[in-house]
Amino acid sequence: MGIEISRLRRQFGAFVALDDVSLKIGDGEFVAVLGPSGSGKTSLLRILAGLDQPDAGSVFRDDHDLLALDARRRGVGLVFQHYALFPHMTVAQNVAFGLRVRPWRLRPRASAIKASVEGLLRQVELEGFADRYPAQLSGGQRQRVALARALAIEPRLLLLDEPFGALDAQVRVTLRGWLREFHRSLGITTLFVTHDQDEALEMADRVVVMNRGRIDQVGTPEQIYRQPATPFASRFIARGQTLPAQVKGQQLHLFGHVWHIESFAGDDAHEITVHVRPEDIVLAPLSGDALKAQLLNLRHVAGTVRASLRVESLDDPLEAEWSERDWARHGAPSGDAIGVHLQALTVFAMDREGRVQSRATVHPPHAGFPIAVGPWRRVEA
Ligand SMILES: Nc1ncnc2c1ncn2[C@@H]1O[C@H](COP(=O)(O)OP(=O)(O)OP(=O)(O)O)[C@@H](O)[C@H]1O
Repeated sequence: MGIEISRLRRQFGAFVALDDVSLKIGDGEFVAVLGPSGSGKTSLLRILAGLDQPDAGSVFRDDHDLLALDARRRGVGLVFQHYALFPHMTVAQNVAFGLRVRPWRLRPRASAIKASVEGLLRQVELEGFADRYPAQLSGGQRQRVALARALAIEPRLLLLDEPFGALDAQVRVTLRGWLREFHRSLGITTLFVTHDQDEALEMADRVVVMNRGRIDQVGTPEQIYRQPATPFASRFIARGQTLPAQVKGQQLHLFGHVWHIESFAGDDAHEITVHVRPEDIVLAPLSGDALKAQLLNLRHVAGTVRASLRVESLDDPLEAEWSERDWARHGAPSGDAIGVHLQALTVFAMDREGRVQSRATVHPPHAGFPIAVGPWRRVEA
């Protein structure tokens, strides 16, 4: 049971905003839809909310056709980044709105509406704010009122479109934890749209990665981070960076060395892409087996050290990330040459249409780079 989205397509003129999108959402699940601007996230939400209709495809909830229902009868609560509160209404009036506009037969009594609003304001921790107007609230408080307003109709599905998008970084982080706890206690099926990787990975049970109207990958935050299914997912989620590698048969050519890769189906590939993540570029003594890099730009950010590295034969610098502890142990002043090892690489083989045919995450058999030519241990495919 839950929501089953099948083969949704939405086109605006010649532009395809949603292309064959299929997704199952379990009851009570918290799913984040993550993708860059224009990837189709809002288009998907609008269709689920009943604000738009797809050109093709279906959405079923517990075997009922959701698309056949009028927006007001879908039991959907909406919170948008710019879904402003009614400025001329108090907080209590805003929260009560969804109940007050119900047809009279379905409308609760005034006393029940009052009790419900009080309960909701308690839940979103805004007791005592009932008589204020939106202009008298902070951005974070306004979004909590918007959430209370969405919850007032007791939705079966909560759709949140960048709800914290307009808030400053610190408030965002606080509200993330708060919303997660809130979801845990209420268990409402929730779809949360964001273009912020941290937000999606930190909050969601599962993450849907969208790219140009298509779903590239669906998985737990850990799965998507560890095993990105496409070069896009790797770049967007795991900050994967392209290395100038080539694969011929079972041999991978990288930085002037030739490596053997086992069981990688890249023979017929139109294109091979090899990625490395910043944290897989580890510091090493500047000796024979390390890759030599020039330190261009060093930043200390919240307990981590980030650096741009100039590596011979690469046009763009590589971004690396270490802990302060590792940096203190191995560090060198900016401008110096340092040694690094590449601990893990993800190799993608693509066909002519850009579809991934084969993927492997490979680790050199020991930390050293480059190592003696030999088989790399393939840990997953
Ligand atoms: N009514 C419309 N008419 C024409 N094009 C549209 C319409 N609505 C959306 N689009 C286009 O469809 C694409 C997807 O838009 P959508 O709003 O779903 O993206 P998004 O992933 O939510 O982006 P953002 O993070 O910027 O909100 C965009 O290129 C957008 O310009």
